[in-house]
Amino acid sequence: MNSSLSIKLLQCAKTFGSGAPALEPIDLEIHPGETLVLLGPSGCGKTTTLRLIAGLEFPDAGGRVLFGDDDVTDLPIEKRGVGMVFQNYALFPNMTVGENIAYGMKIRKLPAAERAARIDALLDMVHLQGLGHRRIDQLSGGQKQRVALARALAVEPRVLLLDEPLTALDAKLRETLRADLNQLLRKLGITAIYVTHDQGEAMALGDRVVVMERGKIAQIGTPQDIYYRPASEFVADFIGTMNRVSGVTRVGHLQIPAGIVPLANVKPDRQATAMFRPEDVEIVPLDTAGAEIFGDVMSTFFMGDRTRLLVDVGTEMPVIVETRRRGVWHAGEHIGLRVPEHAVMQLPAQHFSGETRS
Ligand SMILES: Nc1ncnc2c1ncn2[C@@H]1O[C@H](COP(=O)(O)OP(=O)(O)OP(=O)(O)O)[C@@H](O)[C@H]1O
Repeated sequence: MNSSLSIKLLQCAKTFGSGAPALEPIDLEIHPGETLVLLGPSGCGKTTTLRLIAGLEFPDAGGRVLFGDDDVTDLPIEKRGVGMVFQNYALFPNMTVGENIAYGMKIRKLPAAERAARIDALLDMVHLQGLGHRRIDQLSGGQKQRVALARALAVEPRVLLLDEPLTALDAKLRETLRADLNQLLRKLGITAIYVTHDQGEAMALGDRVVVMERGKIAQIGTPQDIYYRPASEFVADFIGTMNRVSGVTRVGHLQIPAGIVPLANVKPDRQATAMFRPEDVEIVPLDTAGAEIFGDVMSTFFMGDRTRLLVDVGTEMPVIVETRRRGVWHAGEHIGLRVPEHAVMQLPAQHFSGETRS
């Protein structure tokens, strides 16, 4: 595989027709060999960003796209050396698996022997050994996506672009393919950009994740950064489930109607909101000193590997608790909770609407 490439978008905006810009001017650097995931709700500009990198769209005047030191802003897709994988496979249905994979190599006039050798290696790589002669319509969805991946890699692209490649597959298959893809991307060390609206996929595959919101970058960071240190309410809400409880600050904690939540470095006697993840809330016996919040179970959902509880703690919204303990809890039961200090977040004040005042 080619040595890895860095990609830069400099002040890249995109406006379609006379409407509002689909993408505000963004700066984005993708490091050589990393998998960067573009994540966000429908219409936030993920695909547009990917298409700007591919050369399927061109930025508004002033925007520039760099591949390494090369300015590729005006180059069309076929001159950029990119491989693409789409949600709907985009395979040639009347050709065999092998012919599909060979297509780009044929256009590049690679000798037949080399093509055949490379097809075999690629089929191995995507775990489709021996299926080179199958017709596309004789394949499952997962197998089709493996062919699409092999076809994209066949021409040894400098960068791999993937647009929701797993979205059309059922949950189980998606997980298998996600694991294989993860392994493959690490092994190849190719620079890859991956678009998805699925946060689980983003977390699992991305070295870094870009969360997008209405044509802008809301946050860039490692999956851990995004999950544990969301930069805004939007990011906190989009990734996973977040509890919010409001109350009055005391030294070292937040006083809420049914107890306290640890909150370091706050000035006392102010209204504030603390946030924490459901899986960080501990259920503790009522009769020990450990309980810091007291609440009434409103409902429980057994989810197999964990149980989710909605607990009324006297705040506007119930607290959501997720536990892997094997207990059984009942609606109406009075329970004790505790949130460890390290799990409690406060958003940076400038991003925070409403609750925090100084
Ligand atoms: N060719 C086009 N002409 C006009 N508007 C477009 C075009 N392509 C995208 N848009 C608009 O630009 C905005 C961003 O679209 P984009 O496809 O990048 O979003 P997305 O985040 O990939 O969404 P999705 O997950 O639904 O694919 C949307 O409002 C969309 O309607």
